[in-house]
Amino acid sequence: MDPGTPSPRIDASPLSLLLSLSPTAIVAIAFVLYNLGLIFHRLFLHPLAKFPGPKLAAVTSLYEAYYEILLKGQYSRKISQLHDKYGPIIRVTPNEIHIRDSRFFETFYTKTQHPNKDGWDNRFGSEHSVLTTVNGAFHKRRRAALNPMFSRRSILNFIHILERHIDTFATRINEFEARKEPLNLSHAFPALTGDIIMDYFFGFNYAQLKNPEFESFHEAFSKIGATGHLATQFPAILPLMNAIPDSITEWLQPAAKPLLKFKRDQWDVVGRTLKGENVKTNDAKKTIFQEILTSRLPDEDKSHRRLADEAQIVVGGGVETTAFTLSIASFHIINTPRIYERLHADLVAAFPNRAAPLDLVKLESLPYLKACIMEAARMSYGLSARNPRTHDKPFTYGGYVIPAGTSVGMTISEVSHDESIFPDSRAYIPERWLDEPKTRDGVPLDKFMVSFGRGTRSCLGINLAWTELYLTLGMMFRRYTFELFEADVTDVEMGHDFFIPVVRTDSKGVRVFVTSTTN
Ligand code: HEM
Repeated sequence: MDPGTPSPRIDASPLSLLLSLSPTAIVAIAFVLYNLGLIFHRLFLHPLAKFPGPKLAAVTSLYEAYYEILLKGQYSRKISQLHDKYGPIIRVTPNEIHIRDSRFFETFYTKTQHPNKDGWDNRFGSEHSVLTTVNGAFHKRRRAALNPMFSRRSILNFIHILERHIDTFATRINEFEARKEPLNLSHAFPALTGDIIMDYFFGFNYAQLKNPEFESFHEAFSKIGATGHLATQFPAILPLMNAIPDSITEWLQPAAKPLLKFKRDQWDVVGRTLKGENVKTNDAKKTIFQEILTSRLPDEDKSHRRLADEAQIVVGGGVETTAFTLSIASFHIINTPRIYERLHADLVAAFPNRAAPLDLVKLESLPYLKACIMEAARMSYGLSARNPRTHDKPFTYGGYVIPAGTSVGMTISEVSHDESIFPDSRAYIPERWLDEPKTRDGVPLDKFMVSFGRGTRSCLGINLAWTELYLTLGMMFRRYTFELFEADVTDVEMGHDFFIPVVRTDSKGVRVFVTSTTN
């Protein structure tokens, strides 16, 4: 080059550099910068930045996704370990706090406030049911409409139908005894609770208890429970799945069949009822469905969509929870001769005639039966998921001010396994509930029986659940002896948190041989 010629000027300004890049490279750089900014914000500037917990959980919800989706419902277990490490209050996702403190449970799930509940709408793909309603005020009015139907009096009006189902169950037990075949209780219980809840909600049932294999919603609930974790991370997934024709979903996941049939049926039943048709075939005075329709709820809360969602979630809530509690109680009572003998002796004393109908009030007066149920309920948790609330004002816990609008959760199983309250908490010990027991520091033990939740959103079905538990266990342990067949404790312990606790996926269920008692 001629030394006199000035060298070409290289314009190295950032803008010109950027303009020289391909569009793909620009998008990639923008993506990286955005995420670096997000990470920086979540770690240092976010209102939850100062809360303890693993940095990865603070930075991305993929941390949660790893435990929930890839490891199949293991985040609640991991959260417990994180509490061991970081203390009672931790940040478990970028925007969520978790507290482990049994003594704070009742204060947190208060009876006087109606906080929002974020997240379950995405998990279930619906915010229309009472369980998944986000807004606290909407929830209050929807729950008020259902309340009368779940009262003790309503359950007593319905008890003759319940007793008929228990009789059908006894007939099925006799069949298995006559054939000397093992009866699968883990299959029979959801069929029983499924028939009951269908009668209670709609006024008819699918006779699942009479089905030779106890075909019920159980398999579907256990197999597709994991979908909720996917939907939590990717909320678009459920609307997408709903758009797929049922025939394809059934081909991909045959276990979903009964649930899809139920969804179609109840959509149809809701539609027919809205048109004024009578779908009720049983002799119940009223169904939950009629209760909602005649309530003072605004019309938008009586839409086809909302009612269908309500039905689906109430049925979901009523089937697996009670059935799992029944499985836990049955397994441990059968597996522990001391418990069986004591319970059976109490039942014989109360009902000397083996074939006589079992009176609910008398069953309720038996302290040991009640203790057996309390212990099973404690170990069944109702829900294994963390249960979030969002307050519109800041509140203080353990020296931390939790900003308004933060989703904060606690988990029932953490209370059930608090060793300072329930020593040897993995063991089934009904005796711990006898004689008005207290904790070491003098608090009544039943304050810590939180399996039905607490506060304004606690279980609506508690009266129905207790009645089912009394009648079913009373009948079984008054009239029969059982022998476990190839079952062990892992058939009734949570293997996966799929919102509800689900046992290890290769469990064959609690199977038993049955013999009628002679006394
Ligand atoms: C052993 C049996 C049961 C257990 C342990 C149980 C547990 C629970 C728990 C922990 C909640 C609280 C959710 C929250 O705090 O957000 C709940 C809510 C609910 N449960 Fe149950 N449940 C049982 C049986 C039933 C039955 C038989 C029904 C009946 C149909 C039912 C219907 C409901 C409904 C509708 C809700 C939502 C209440 C609301 O959001 O206001 N449950 N249940």
